[in-house]
Amino acid sequence: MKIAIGNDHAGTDYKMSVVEFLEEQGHEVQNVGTDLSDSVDYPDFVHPVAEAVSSGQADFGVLICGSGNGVSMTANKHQKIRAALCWTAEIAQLAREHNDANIISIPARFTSQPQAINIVNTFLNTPFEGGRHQRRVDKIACQ
Ligand SMILES: O=C(CO)[C@H](O)[C@H](O)[C@H](O)COP(=O)(O)O
Repeated sequence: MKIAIGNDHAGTDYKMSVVEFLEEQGHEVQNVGTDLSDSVDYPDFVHPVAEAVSSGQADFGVLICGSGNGVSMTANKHQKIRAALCWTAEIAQLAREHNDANIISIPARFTSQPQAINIVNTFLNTPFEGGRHQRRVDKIACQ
């Protein structure tokens, strides 16, 4: 799959580990940065990921910052985006099964790197259940 990934300075180290894992798994990764530890503004690295997923250029997005909140809030401003803040693998599983989330937001300052990789892996390998959940997802979008 094609995965777009972005992060702010609080998530750089985690991003590097996640990119390495994803490429080992055979995914095509679009890394929009930041790759540095210098302080940056997270929206600058969220919009390109959300645009890639919204346009269909990427299948899923991964966003990493300190709390996961800012990147999630920013991504969800985009059409067709359902970004889920996930700090455990179970929450990531439910975000896919019940919400058909297409972007996952990881709180780097509240998870370990192995946890973050497991959370992302669970997210990418869990299908949407559809059924009653599709009816609810269809109601999320407001004009
Ligand atoms: O969600 C966030 C912003 O709402 C993230 O936690 C940022 O990584 C965090 O705010 C960065 O904080 P810093 O003190 O500038 O490192």
